[in-house]
Amino acid sequence: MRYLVLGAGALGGYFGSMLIRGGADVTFLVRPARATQLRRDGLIVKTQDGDELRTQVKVVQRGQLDGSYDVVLLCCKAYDLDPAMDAIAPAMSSGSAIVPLLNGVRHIDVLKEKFGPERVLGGLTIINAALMADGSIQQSQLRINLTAIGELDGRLSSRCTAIKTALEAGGIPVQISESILVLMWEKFFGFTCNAAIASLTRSRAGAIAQAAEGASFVSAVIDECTRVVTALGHPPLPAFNSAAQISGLFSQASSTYGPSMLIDMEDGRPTEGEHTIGDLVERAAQASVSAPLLTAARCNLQTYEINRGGSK
Ligand SMILES: NC(=O)C1=CN([C@@H]2O[C@H](COP(=O)(O)OP(=O)(O)OC[C@H]3O[C@@H](n4cnc5c(N)ncnc54)[C@H](OP(=O)(O)O)[C@@H]3O)[C@@H](O)[C@H]2O)C=CC1
Ligand SMILES: CC(C)(CO)C(=O)C(=O)O
Repeated sequence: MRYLVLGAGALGGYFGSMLIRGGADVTFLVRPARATQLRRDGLIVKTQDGDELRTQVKVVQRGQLDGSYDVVLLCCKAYDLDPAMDAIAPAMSSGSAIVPLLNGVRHIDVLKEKFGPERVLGGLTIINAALMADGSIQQSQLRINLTAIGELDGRLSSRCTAIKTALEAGGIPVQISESILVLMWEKFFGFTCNAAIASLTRSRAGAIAQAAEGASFVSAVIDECTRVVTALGHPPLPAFNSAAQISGLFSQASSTYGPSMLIDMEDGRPTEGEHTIGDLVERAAQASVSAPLLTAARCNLQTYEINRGGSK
């Protein structure tokens, strides 16, 4: 199978590198600066086990695609989704499958509309990696490594099995889920809680744990998000115990944990606020469910974008 990875950032670089390690045929579709860097330095991935992989990779830029690909791993941030879809369009044949690994859920409808539902799989991952200033990809020590893919209609398919086999050959364990959208909503719930807590306080977990009102604020955000997703028909699954895990994350005084939304703000980058918290606020409004804390978090992210000038 031919794999095209859109974006050689944290997620694309990590997944692409592991696919290559497992023997897959992988090409990266990247923008000019990243293409230059990859051709010069190779793709460098530092894993949480202390391994450093340096791989010479095949790189193409928009407009240079050499035909269609069987699988497109979509690994851009949500605010880059529209140009990313335009860039991968020439790679799509009737048999191509897109595996999006973005946080949130809104992109699934956008991709189905653009490419047709039969070409879109569901997907999620928790690997916690970051693209460093020198172009290398560093996986953090947060050892919650979980990746799941699945057909949106829940059927078991040979293409999901083939993708799982290819990723596992490179060392990424993959679950094939018959209810991938349920899992995506579970992750969306956790992501939104973490992002709202950390972005409203502009703080890492340790400072929130030390604040006198920290625990009650964390609990209020979790309660509101639980109420909203439940009203929308996607209640948190008891088996995941997400609420307790989120409380635990923000209860350790020495923790340096911060979700990607906070780290993007600390670094002055754009955020995925509208795609995630904004999306949940809009869905809550459509269902007439009140969401004051999420609305405050959304407003906070919107003013952050205004203050940073709105450029990338
Ligand atoms: N990092 C993580 O551990 C996890 C991330 N996620 C989600 O995965 C998604 C990707 O995150 P992450 O990998 O961290 O983000 P990064 O910013 O590290 O990487 C995104 C990459 O996409 C590239 N890109 C964007 N648009 C295009 C385009 N049109 N053509 C080519 N390349 C493009 C960017 O290129 P350029 O360098 O040119 O800007 C960038 O390198 C997000 O939705 C995130 O929330 C989910 C789970 C875990
Ligand atoms: C690690 C996790 C699940 C929650 O923080 C995440 O996806 C993120 O921060 O982007």
